[in-house]
Amino acid sequence: MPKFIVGSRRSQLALTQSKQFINTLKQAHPELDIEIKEIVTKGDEIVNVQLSKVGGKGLFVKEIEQALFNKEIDMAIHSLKDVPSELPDGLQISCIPSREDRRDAYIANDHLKLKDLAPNSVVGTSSLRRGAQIKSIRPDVEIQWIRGNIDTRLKKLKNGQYDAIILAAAGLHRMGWSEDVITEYLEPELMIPAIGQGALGIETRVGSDIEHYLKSVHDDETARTTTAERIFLAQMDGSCKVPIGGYATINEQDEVQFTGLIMSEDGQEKYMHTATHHDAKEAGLLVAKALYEQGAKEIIDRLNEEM
Ligand SMILES: NCc1[nH]cc(CCC(=O)O)c1CC(=O)O
Repeated sequence: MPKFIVGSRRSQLALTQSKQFINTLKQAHPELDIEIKEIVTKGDEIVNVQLSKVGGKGLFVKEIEQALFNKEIDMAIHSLKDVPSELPDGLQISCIPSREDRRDAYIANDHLKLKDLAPNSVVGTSSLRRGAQIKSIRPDVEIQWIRGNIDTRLKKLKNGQYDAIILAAAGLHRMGWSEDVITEYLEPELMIPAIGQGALGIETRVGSDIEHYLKSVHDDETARTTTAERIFLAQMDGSCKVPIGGYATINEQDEVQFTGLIMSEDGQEKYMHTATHHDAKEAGLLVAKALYEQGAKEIIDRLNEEM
């Protein structure tokens, strides 16, 4: 029996999505023997500081990539949005399975809609992207950072530390939370999701035997849309200090339609552009170019200097 070891972060969400992915892979290849090895990353250890202030790329992946290099594991299952746009030599994303819901989910006490929140209400998020977009929709509410796993965040909401929080719908769905916990799904017209949100990325050593088995669970549409999103991220920044989002879909002509967004932290300045191209990379590059021409680089430089 071919045997492979999978590396996963130890968080509930990471382990749950790793197990779900392995089940899918085993449906296609029942002959596989797969074991999970839990790996603690720097991002898991730092729980009391705002991640955007820690800086550095790949806080949730570095230790896992080291385990790939050391051959302690054969593949790593990541949330694609935690994976830096550029990978170290010798490693690659060899499979992108089909994407879960990529929208952000807004959850409020008493199910108060975003437009109905009282002024000065406290919205919890540790994402600069979510914070900036909320401030541009509701400049009168306060953003406070929040950390912890999904259950912890929901508990902090329930006990009144926050009036509302925002989480990735994908995480809630994967963890089996019912729809009724969500007050509103924030459509991309209102809130551009994170690059790669809702998608997984399976990272392997280049040339690994596992690649052959991963082909059956690869999803071309998700691969194309996340390619546009990640090229855009690579062009613009990727430092985690800039509110950045991106949203690609495949249109009826089988082209990639991509919208990229850069904002100032206070939500006052906004650079957004949409481009369409049959080649996913081109779609991402076109938007990056347009945002540079609009002047988005100024925000990026300013935010990177500040910290
Ligand atoms: N930043 C942490 C992270 N990485 C992936 C997800 C959710 C699942 C996904 O986007 O695939 C989350 C939690 C969240 O943003 O609420």
